[in-house]
Amino acid sequence: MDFVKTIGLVAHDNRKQDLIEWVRWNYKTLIQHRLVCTGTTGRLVQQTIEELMEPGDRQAHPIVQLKSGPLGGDQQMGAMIAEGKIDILIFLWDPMEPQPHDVDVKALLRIAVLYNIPVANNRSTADFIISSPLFYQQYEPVRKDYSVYLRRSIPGVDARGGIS
Ligand SMILES: O=C(CO)COP(=O)(O)O
Repeated sequence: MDFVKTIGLVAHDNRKQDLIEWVRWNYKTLIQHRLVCTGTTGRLVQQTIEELMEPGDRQAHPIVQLKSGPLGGDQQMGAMIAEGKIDILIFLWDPMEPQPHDVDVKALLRIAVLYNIPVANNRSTADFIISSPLFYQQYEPVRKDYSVYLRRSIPGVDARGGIS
């Protein structure tokens, strides 16, 4: 990942206040990076940044707003991670309430681990990530080699990939 990071921001309704406070606290840093958010989170993050903008501040990149989480936004975020388009994920999910799209939440968390991107699920981890020296330099997460998995034998499929 480059000096300018692409940061995914997502929060469930009971955690949106937490995320917005974190954005307020870190807004001078965040406006220098690319932000990709699920729908409602993105709208609130955009409003917060607009409120805080002072003369001379410049938002380097427009915020990308995906669909709302339950309407496919978590899946869009996961797809972007799989495509290498998200460097860091801040996802404040609600540990106290089930969500209608719990399977999508689980899929997003899984794909973030699979691609070994830094993930924060609470504010203190988000604080650690944004204050890490690694945040301010180029960094390439080590990706596991899945070639053995891709070459696995499948019943009914021959070694050259033909269906027998
Ligand atoms: O549901 C979410 C994450 O699972 C967040 O979606 P919104 O940002 O659209 O509220």
